[in-house]
Amino acid sequence: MKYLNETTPAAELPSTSSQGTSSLRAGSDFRSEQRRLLASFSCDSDLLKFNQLKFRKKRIRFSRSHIHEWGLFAMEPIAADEMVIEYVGQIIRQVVADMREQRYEEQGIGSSYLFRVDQETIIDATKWGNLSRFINHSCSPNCYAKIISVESQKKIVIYSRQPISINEEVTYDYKFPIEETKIPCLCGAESCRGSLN
Ligand SMILES: C[S@@+](CC[C@H](N)C(=O)[O-])C[C@H]1O[C@@H](n2cnc3c(N)ncnc32)[C@H](O)[C@@H]1O
Repeated sequence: MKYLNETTPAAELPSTSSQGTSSLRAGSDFRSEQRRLLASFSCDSDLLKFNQLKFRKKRIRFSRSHIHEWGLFAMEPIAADEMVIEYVGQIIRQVVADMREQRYEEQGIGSSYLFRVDQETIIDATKWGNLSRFINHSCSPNCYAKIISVESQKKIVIYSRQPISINEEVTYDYKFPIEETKIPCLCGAESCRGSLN
C-alpha cells in the first residue's frame, strides 16, 4: 500500500552514564527532564511557527514539473527550517482509505494523495486539499514532512531542510514502503534510488 509518510529527524539525547546507582538515577532524572524540555521547546516552536504560517503564508505556485506532471514551486526564497505548507485534505480512517484507494485505482487515478498520519488516520488530498498535494517526491529533497500536534489535533507540515530559491521545486522524500511492484522514480537526483517504493 502506497502512502506518503512522515520523515521526522530524531532528536539526539545524552548517552547513559556507567557510575553508581544514585548517579544513575540522577542521570536518568536529568535525561527525563531534558526529554520533557526538548519536547516542550519543540512543541512550542512548532505551534509558534504554525500560527505564523496561518498569517504569513509562503508564496508558492503549482506549475509543470520535470519530475512528474504538476509540482510545487517557491515564489520567494525560503530559509532552512521553515514551515512551508500544511498538508491538507480529508481526514479518514484506514478502512475508508483502503476502499478509496481501490476506487481511485479503478477510476485510473495513478497518483497517490493519501498521506498516513498514524496507524489509524490518513489524510486524503485526492479530491479536496491545498497546494501541498502537488509536491513531488525527490530522493534528494529540499523539504521533509513532520507530524505536529496543534490543540491535540495531528497535522502534517512540510518543513524546508535547506534554503530554497525562487522558482525551485519543493520536494520531500515520500518514504513509500518497499514493495515488489516498483514505481520508477523520476526525481533526477544523483543519489536517486530508482524507485519510489
Ligand atoms: C501527491 S502527487 C504529486 C503531484 C503530482 N505530480 C500531480 O501532478 O498531481 C503524488 C504522485 O505524483 C507522482 N510522483 C511524485 N514524485 C514522483 C517521482 N519522483 N517520480 C515519479 N512519480 C512521482 C506519483 O504518481 C505519486 O503517486
